[in-house]
Amino acid sequence: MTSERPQAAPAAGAENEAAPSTSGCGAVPPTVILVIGMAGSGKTALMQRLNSHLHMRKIPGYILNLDPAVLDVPYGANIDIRDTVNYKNVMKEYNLGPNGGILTSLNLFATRFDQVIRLCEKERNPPLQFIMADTPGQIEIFTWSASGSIITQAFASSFPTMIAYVVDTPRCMSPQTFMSNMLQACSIMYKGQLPLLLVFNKTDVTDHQFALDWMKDYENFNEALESDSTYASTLSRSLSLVLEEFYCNLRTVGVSALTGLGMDEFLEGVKACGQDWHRFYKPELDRRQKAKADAEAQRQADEMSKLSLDRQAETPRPPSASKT
Ligand SMILES: Nc1nc2c(ncn2[C@@H]2O[C@H](COP(=O)(O)OP(=O)(O)OP(=O)(O)O)[C@@H](O)[C@H]2O)c(=O)[nH]1
Repeated sequence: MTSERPQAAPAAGAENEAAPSTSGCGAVPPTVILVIGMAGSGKTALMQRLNSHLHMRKIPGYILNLDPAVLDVPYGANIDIRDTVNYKNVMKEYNLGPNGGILTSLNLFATRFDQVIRLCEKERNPPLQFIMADTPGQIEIFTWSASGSIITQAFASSFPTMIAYVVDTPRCMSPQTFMSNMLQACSIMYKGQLPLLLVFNKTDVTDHQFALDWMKDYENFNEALESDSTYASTLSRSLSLVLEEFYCNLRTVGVSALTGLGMDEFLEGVKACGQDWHRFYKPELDRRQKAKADAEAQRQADEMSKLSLDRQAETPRPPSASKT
């Protein structure tokens, strides 16, 4: 049984007290933020910062930890996968390594995700505005697994849902690392079929303007690659052209999970992605669900007509007039 913890309280050092969370009625559904990013990009730190930022602004939020292997969750998660599945026991029981353990734990949790959705849908006063989910650092375990898809689709069919793809900005100063991150973000957006906000984190160390310039102007990125004549660099140049279309429709924001810089802009970006979900993604989702329901209705009708033909074939015919 998936259990709920009390309303998340900000971790030590957070700015203000918690917003109340008693039962009530909410008309506007909360926006789900799936926080995804490479290991060490600052997902957990961002969740912690968001938690304290929402408490400071008295904005009701709800937090999920979907990383079964994390040792310490510095924010107060309302739902924690570790309360349902013990990752170390899963490793022992199924004789798995660390990644297999995380994947199997997530699979086990996904089978009960309807309970999580019901807890998120519970009416509260004031109503929730945001639901935030922290995902495993091994990015592909969430983005390319069946359980990751089940969880994403469960959210996306119940709430406006978006992906916050967290990037380690200082590490992206290397054009090759930048390109790897952009490809990852692009593939996640197309796989998830959801609006994506590119979150340049750690801007207290490095301002993300250089990355915006690279995205805006191909020549700029080309210049950064000039000193590199390897095959990977030639490939990065070509990919940069291919990604132009992706860049121009992409929402971006620069933040620092450490200092809290850019948090209001982050929430603005999340809201804009929520509107994109209503405008572009929800109609497509409805279309896919209708196509699935129509296909199922057609399958049942075909089965019924096959059954009735079989019955007709089996029904004994009245004896025909006796032959002479
Ligand atoms: N300077 C600076 N450091 C940060 C910021 N955000 C995170 N860090 C540091 O980056 C490191 C990784 O942060 P985490 O939040 O653990 O990153 P993560 O993506 O959750 O890592 P995994 O759980 O391994 O996937 C930690 O040492 C953080 O203190 C930031 O905005 N500025």
